[in-house]
Amino acid sequence: TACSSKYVLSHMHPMWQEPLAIPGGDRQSPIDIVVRKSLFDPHLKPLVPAYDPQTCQQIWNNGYSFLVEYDDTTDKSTLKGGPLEDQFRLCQFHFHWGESNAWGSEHTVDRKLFPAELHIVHWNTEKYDLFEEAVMEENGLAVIGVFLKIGKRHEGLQKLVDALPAVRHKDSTVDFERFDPACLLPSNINDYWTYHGSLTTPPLTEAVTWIVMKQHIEVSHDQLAVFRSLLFTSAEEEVQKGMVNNFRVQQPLRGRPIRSSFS
Ligand SMILES: Cc1cc(=S)c(O)co1
Ligand SMILES: [Zn+2]
Repeated sequence: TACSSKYVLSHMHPMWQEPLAIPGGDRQSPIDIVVRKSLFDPHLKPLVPAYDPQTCQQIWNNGYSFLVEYDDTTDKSTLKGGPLEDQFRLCQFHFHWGESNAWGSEHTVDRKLFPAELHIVHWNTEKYDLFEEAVMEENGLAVIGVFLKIGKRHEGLQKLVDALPAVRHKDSTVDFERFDPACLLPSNINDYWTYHGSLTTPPLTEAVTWIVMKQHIEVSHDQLAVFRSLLFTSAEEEVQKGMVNNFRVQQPLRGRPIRSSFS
């Protein structure tokens, strides 16, 4: 699918070297969300995710994370509302996680780290024709971030966990159907923080309206352990490297406002 276009994600490799300077560079992600500095915005609307599970296509290990990819050639799975002016189309979701439960998330809340973070990626189909275009433009992408905590087993996630051994190595894909990303959203999606930032992986373009959920979801220790059984390396490489700590270091806020949808 367009959103998994190899050019955007293909040159990523584990622990990629951070470029020295990013063009602009004052709207980078991830960041620490300082709650008392966020500003309640009463004009923020409820978020309206409308996903059709039939658009689910495959899982791809791209050597940095695993992406669950959706057919984004129609408007069957969309996101609108919240801070968004336009309608966005679902293209993929993926996670970032640590080697231990003590860290792994990209964003933090008052410096609190979570063991993992879900990113659901959408692109602006009112302004752009292709994901590749949107990823280079200021209001091109909308990413929902959801923190994961270790607790009870997440029944909806298990279908995905069971498919992961099939994509153990970099560049492997496996068909994956009828998965509704809405099952990974917390029960309350009306409470979120939103700010303008970037992709947290190359090309690190400052194209993202971030929507970070206040409420986390719970997954079991064993479910997260399967994430850690994936590999950064392809089957051909002699030295296999475990896919862990695939998060970016935090970036300066540079005076950006962080709005909250709740007071
Ligand atoms: C498009 C995209 C967004 C994020 S946040 C990521 O990690 C990879 O690709
Ligand atoms: Zn991400």
